[in-house]
Amino acid sequence: MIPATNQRPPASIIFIFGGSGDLNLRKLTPALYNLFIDKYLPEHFSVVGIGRSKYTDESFRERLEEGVKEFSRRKEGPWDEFSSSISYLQMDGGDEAAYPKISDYVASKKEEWGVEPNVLFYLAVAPQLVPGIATNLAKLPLCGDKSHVRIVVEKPFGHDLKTAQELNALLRGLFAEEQIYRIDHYLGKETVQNILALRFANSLFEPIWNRRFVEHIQITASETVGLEGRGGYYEGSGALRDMIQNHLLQVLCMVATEPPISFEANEVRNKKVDVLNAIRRIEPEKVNDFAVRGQYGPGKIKDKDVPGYREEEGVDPNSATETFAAVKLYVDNWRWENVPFYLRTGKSMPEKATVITVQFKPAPSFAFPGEATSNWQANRLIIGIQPAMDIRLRFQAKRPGQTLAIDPVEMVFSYKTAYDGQEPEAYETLLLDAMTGDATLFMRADQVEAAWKVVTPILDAWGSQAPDDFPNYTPGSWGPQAAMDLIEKDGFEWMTK
Ligand SMILES: NC(=O)C1=CN([C@@H]2O[C@H](COP(=O)(O)OP(=O)(O)OC[C@H]3O[C@@H](n4cnc5c(N)ncnc54)[C@H](OP(=O)(O)O)[C@@H]3O)[C@@H](O)[C@H]2O)C=CC1
Ligand SMILES: O=C1O[C@H](COP(=O)(O)O)[C@@H](O)[C@H](O)[C@H]1O
Repeated sequence: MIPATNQRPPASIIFIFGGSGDLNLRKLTPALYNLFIDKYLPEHFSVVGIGRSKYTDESFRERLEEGVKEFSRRKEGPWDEFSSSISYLQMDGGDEAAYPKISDYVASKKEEWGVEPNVLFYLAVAPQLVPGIATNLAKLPLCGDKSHVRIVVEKPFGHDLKTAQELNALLRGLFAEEQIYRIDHYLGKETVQNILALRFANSLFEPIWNRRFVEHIQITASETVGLEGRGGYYEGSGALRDMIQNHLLQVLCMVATEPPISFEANEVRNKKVDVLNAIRRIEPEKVNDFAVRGQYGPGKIKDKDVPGYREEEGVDPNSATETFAAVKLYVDNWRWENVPFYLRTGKSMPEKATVITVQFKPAPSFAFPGEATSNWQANRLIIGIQPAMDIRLRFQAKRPGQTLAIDPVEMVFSYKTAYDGQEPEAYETLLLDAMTGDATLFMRADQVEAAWKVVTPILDAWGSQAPDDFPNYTPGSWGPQAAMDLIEKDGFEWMTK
């Protein structure tokens, strides 16, 4: 988390494996650029993009400048000054013999700067390249320096529990746990971090944040986009792995965690892993009662033709990969016993919205008529994660007039009106944390594995039984009917508002 004072990390070198790739273009370089503008980067810093493609330092910077112009939250600014610290190293991550170039570079910077720099290796490459690159890096003597060298590993972290365990075992054999930064970009979002502030910096909500007052909780992450050219990756993943196993379970942890006694990384992560471990295991024969999958067919969103998932590039024409998933979970602990948590995510949906809804129980109906105290649109805290960044408290009020009528009304906190609308992007926060050595917002090995355990029964059931109704939702809809049934049979309905 960005420190309260504008404290800069120490001298740093960031090696980005996958420097020529999409993630660096869209997210990492724009994030570093904004950190530079906001004066969060240290006096001595250097960014080295690594890849097999041929670039000179100059042509690499030009390519990244195009990315900044297209994707950065700030397009104008001191690009030349910033980019003079960027260079390119052409090498194959599988070529062990090339790695001394990295050590030589670090040694040269140490000499030039006169200080021992922190070194961050950011692995923005396909997951199958991670073991080889990590193994080659670990052979460099400099990587034994736990206090200065860290490695950032992108998602997906494993394909299932077994492969995640294998990757953890490999990485932990090569690096100390405190050197490994497993990224989940949702944890870097301002609005996600703010969940802890909302809950624990106020005395208002915490007393009612439990099974006695909360009826149920929903977490929706809907996207209007389809695959955006990522068919090759997504086809082997699906919505459950792509969004629920990581991002939405992490958000659930933020909503459900017990108060940490400090914001020290391991304390926060201990509390969050407790939540994951408390999630009730879904029995294999009951998966259909707790989980729904969907896949979009062809259709239109806002008059624009949308090809069906199976028509996208890199997708099997008979694909069983889900582009929508909804699950119902219970957190079996003292605070949350029998409070259902409904999570859903999907591509090609009507709106881009990541929203948490905490629905409180209705008021008893002694004084007002039952319909006024029912929960229709009230007793609700709505936490907008994106694109609306706001918190809305919905409650009942008396409509002015001589008749007794009750309406749901809202109190709103909006980032846009309360602040300057210049919130940092998730990758800004996460890169700065990794440079500073603050792992609070990164996943520890046990968290990743605990999250895989939650989804394993669903993955097993879906993997062993091909869906017979795919495609089962049209673009621009809220997913298959079964997703509505999942929640409506409990007497509730999905909400994003
Ligand atoms: N793109 C995004 O928005 C997001 C991506 N991610 C994750 O980030 C990672 C990278 O994704 P993305 O940038 O989209 O992928 P790309 O396919 O765009 O980039 C892959 C990068 O890997 C490099 N590369 C491939 N093989 C080698 C090799 N043998 N040695 C060195 N470099 C190599 C490529 O460079 P070259 O061909 O020059 O060698 C290229 O720079 C993935 O794990 C993805 O899941 C996560 C969240 C969002
Ligand atoms: O990790 C991923 O997240 C994006 C959605 O991220 P957001 O910050 O825009 O909500 C998703 O599109 C992608 O499929 C997934 O891999």
